[in-house]
Amino acid sequence: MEGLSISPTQPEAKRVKELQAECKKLEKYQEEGIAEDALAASQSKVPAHILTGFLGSGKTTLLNHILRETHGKRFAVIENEFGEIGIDDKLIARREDLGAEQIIEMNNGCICCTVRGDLIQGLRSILKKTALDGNKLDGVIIETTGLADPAPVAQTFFADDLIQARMTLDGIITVVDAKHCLQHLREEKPEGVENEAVEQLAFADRIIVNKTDLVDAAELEGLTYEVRKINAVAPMIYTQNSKVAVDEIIGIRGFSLDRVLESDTEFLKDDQDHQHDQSVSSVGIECPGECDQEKLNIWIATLLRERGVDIFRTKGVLAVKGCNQRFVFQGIHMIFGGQPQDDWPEEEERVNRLIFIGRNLDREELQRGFRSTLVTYIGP
Ligand SMILES: Nc1nc2c(ncn2[C@@H]2O[C@H](COP(=O)(O)OP(=O)(O)OP(=O)(O)O)[C@@H](O)[C@H]2O)c(=O)[nH]1
Repeated sequence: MEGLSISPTQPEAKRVKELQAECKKLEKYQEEGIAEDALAASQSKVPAHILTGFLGSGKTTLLNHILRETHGKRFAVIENEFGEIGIDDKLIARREDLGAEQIIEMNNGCICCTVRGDLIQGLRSILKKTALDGNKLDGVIIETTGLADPAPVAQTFFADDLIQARMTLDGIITVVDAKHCLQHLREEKPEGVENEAVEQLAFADRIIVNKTDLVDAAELEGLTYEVRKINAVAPMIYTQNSKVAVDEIIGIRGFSLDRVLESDTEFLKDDQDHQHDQSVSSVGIECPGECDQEKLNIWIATLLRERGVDIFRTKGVLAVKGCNQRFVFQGIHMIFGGQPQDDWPEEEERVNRLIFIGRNLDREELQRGFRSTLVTYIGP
């Protein structure tokens, strides 16, 4: 009788290695506080959706649209805002009014670079919380800043063991402001600095051309032509107020690592040098008191008429005299408007929060100008 071989066959050895690796992973997750049975219950990967697009293009509008249209689904949201003061958390639909399950705000930098570690921690904590509370999460939506390069954000899903094991990047959805997109695509950037608007389009799995109400057919055609030069494959959807059928952007399995690697062989390298355009900065104003609506209108209209080329984005939540609601102000270059939103909570002090993002911003001038609209100025 032939002697029995005790060495495993090649496929067996491979399987043993896989099982060992899986055991190691489980041990690691256990160390991190994730119970094994809870992990087993959440075997299917959580889809992640990256919403990107230049400042003011309509990302938050899209996020709110998704949250409202998919009422009943459980989404966690990671919100990353550029600027000294966060405003968007006040503008996102909260759970009680059909909104998100968990909202994590990251306002100390851009998740594509300075707070990328926070993004990883944020995703990990969402996974842990979901595994521990035993409820299925339908997805994670990440809204990037308008100045983000989406590539490093996407790379996060391949750079961390736990995230890679438990999440899948469903797609990068890029929102385009039909009125202002071309001017940002054409901007000359300093040496070594990427044009974010171009990158956001290049990496898109879906392109939402929003604000079609602000342009005519010829402008739209010209824009489509330019967009197609940067990204020839992603389906383009034309919208107003980011109203898109949600199944065209969620659950699309649009992200293909192979396709990205074909055009960007460095994509998975962790040491990629990423630089923001340092000439673009933000000025935040935060001060108590109430504004006079007429003075506010005159000041902002004059400011944006004269400086709106350089002031890319303005947004604020303001306390207007005689108005019990928070007054939400939005500006994109020279187009601006405002309206009362929800009531100021009684226990909350009425503090005006306003943010400007753009080039050559004069902090003193902006602060002085805003203070001149206050009925009574309380503060420094
Ligand atoms: N005219 C017009 N305005 C729109 C449309 N979609 C959104 N807006 C407005 O544009 C402004 C900016 O929209 P947001 O959704 O906040 O844009 P965003 O991309 O999240 O902005 P940032 O986070 O600052 O980059 C808001 O006042 C919206 O109401 C549209 O289709 N047409």
